[in-house]
Amino acid sequence: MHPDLEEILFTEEQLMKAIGELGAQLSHDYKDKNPLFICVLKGAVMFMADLVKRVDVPMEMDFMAISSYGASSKSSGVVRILKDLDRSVEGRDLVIVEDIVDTGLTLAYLKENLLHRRAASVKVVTLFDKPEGRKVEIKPDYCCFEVPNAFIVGYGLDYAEHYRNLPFVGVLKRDVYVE
Ligand SMILES: O=P(O)(O)OC[C@H]1O[C@H](OP(=O)(O)OP(=O)(O)O)[C@H](O)[C@@H]1O
Ligand SMILES: Nc1nc2[nH]cnc2c(=O)[nH]1
Repeated sequence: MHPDLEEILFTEEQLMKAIGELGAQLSHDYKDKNPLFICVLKGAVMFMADLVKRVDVPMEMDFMAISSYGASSKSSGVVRILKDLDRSVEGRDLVIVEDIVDTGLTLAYLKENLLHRRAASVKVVTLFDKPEGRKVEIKPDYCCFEVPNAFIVGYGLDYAEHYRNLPFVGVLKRDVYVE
């Protein structure tokens, strides 16, 4: 285990099992729809890569990078698009792929933004949901794991850009970060 971690919450095996089940569910739900999977960089990059390999219906991928202002571990809700999608989403069935929903502010902004572009449908897939952190009422359509109100890192999730490369997910020790 990494010395900066309090505990490991999910091993690589647990993550892969849940992602496999989600891939099967999405393959069923999006049969004949040619969905566009939108990865929200950077945190969701590992999840996106493993998930799409387990989706066995025709689909496409695109990527968005957004940042909420503020350098701390808390989302501010003021969102800025750093990299936009390559193509129009008008009439498309969209699947937003997120690593974590906490306050819900990022997702609320993103959903609204994509619906404005006249997508046919917008659903949200998240690896982790932290319902206790919610500031706006928003519920992911698909979620692998609910997590407690602690700061987690690994498998794409960072603190100050570190720990994204860990193949498992754990709780960061309180003395390692500032809120
Ligand atoms: O529900 P919220 O409180 O808005 O938080 C969730 C967002 O925070 C994280 O992104 P972050 O801004 O840390 O960027 P990153 O994905 O590049 O790490 C995460 O990837 C979500 O997009
Ligand atoms: N890395 C990381 N980013 C987050 N963004 C919102 N909550 C979290 C969390 O627990 N960990």
